[in-house]
Amino acid sequence: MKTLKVALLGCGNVGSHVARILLDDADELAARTGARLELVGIAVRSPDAPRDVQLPRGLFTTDAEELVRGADVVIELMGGLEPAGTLIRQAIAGGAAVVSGNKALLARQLPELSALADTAGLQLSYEAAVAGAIPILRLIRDSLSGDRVTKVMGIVNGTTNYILDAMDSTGAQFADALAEAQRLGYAEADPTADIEGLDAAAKAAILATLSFHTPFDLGDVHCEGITGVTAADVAAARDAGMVIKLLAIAERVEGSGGEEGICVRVHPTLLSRDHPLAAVHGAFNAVFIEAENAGELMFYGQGAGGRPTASAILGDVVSAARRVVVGGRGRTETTTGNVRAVPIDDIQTSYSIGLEAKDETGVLAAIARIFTEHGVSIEAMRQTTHPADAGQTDSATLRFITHTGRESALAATVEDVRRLPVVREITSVLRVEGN
Ligand SMILES: NC(=O)c1ccc[n+]([C@@H]2O[C@H](COP(=O)([O-])OP(=O)(O)OC[C@H]3O[C@@H](n4cnc5c(N)ncnc54)[C@H](O)[C@@H]3O)[C@@H](O)[C@H]2O)c1
Ligand SMILES: N[C@@H](CCO)C(=O)O
Ligand code: NA
Repeated sequence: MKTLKVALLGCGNVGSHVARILLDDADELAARTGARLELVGIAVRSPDAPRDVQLPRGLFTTDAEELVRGADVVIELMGGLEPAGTLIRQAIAGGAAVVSGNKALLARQLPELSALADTAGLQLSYEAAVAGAIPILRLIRDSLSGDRVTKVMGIVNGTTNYILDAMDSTGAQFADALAEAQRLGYAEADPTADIEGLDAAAKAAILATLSFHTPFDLGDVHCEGITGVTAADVAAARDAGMVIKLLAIAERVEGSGGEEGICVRVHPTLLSRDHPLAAVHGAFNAVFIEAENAGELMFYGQGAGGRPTASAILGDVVSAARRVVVGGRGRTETTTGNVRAVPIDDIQTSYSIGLEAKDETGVLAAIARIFTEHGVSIEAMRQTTHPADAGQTDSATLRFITHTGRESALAATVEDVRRLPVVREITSVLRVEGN
């Protein structure tokens, strides 16, 4: 049986499990691949660093470039833009198939790296980069290649779902829930990428690129994270029978000139507790897809963590290695759709607006007038009145849910309501999906 040389770059949360599986399941992987997958080395910063997974010391090296030379398959699990990007280019130049989970890099350089791999006839695979263990990219690229996707909507960041779920179910504090997500290996090396929505935005760009056959990068994604979501927002959502989730959404929309485009966005979103995505707890991910002929599809599974992510990596490794065994070119990406990215201002959505106002005659009328001026229709309104604090008149907490309207009109409504002298503070503005 043929032997293929596999080089692993990085041995952290994911890489350590990939190495363990390559070593422990070598015979089974060989049977499935038709070749033995020999782990020839693991590039790390510190070979002697303590690791949860015990691996032979002799496999470790600090010379990643040397390791890449001569490899048949290179698995990049270092993360970050550099040296990961350069090493992937060197791997392709050296004739290796590449498997990576590095969404931060791919969301910026996917078209260029795909073109390099295509030109060389090599496979570049990155199933682990989006929704961890869920085989979502394979599904979009292969199973839906004869259909037309109209919308993709999902929970694609485990860390933020873990935090929002803990705040909702146990009343946990944001910082404590984040620390636990880091301890469990869900968070990025710098968790800012998770909580500011950038990790989900990178995944949204990759999902949009494959779903709409057009290159989208991070700069095309409207991105809001969860750092502004307060315990009060979570409690108010709960009172209203709703839940807050960080959603990544890419959909076909009509642009301001009437032409079709794609809006890609990530933001905290209010969902009814009856919505299937509301039942996605902990670090789990789920992705909804709407396609013209298939209709609605939904996929659920572990989106983060070393072992689940390693499963997606190994799937890509076996698939790439099989192609090396049977021969033939790597898969070519189709990026021929050529639809443009449209700004979030052009989407149709609905808002939930929370505010504190004076509790006096005419307040509601003044607010309703502004909604009318912008052509925004109110679907529901709820008022809670608080007794006067020392030195303050009575105040009222108001929460409006609008009917669907154009984002630009909804945002302008919020700004004009904010300027009303009777409005003390806009406490939250959240988009609502699926109502
Ligand atoms: N952890 C997850 O749940 C998860 C899920 C999907 C995708 N990913 C992606 O997989 C990749 C790895 O994630 P992780 O959680 O295992 O990260 P990690 O920080 O735990 O591990 C990174 C490893 O790379 C090594 N490394 C980094 N820079 C290096 C350099 N310059 N030279 C040599 N070694 C270097 C580190 O020593 C470490 O062993 C990232 O791109 C991440 O976004 C992670
Ligand atoms: N930090 C990412 C890892 C999986 O890509 C998350 O929390 O989802
Ligand atoms: Na995946």
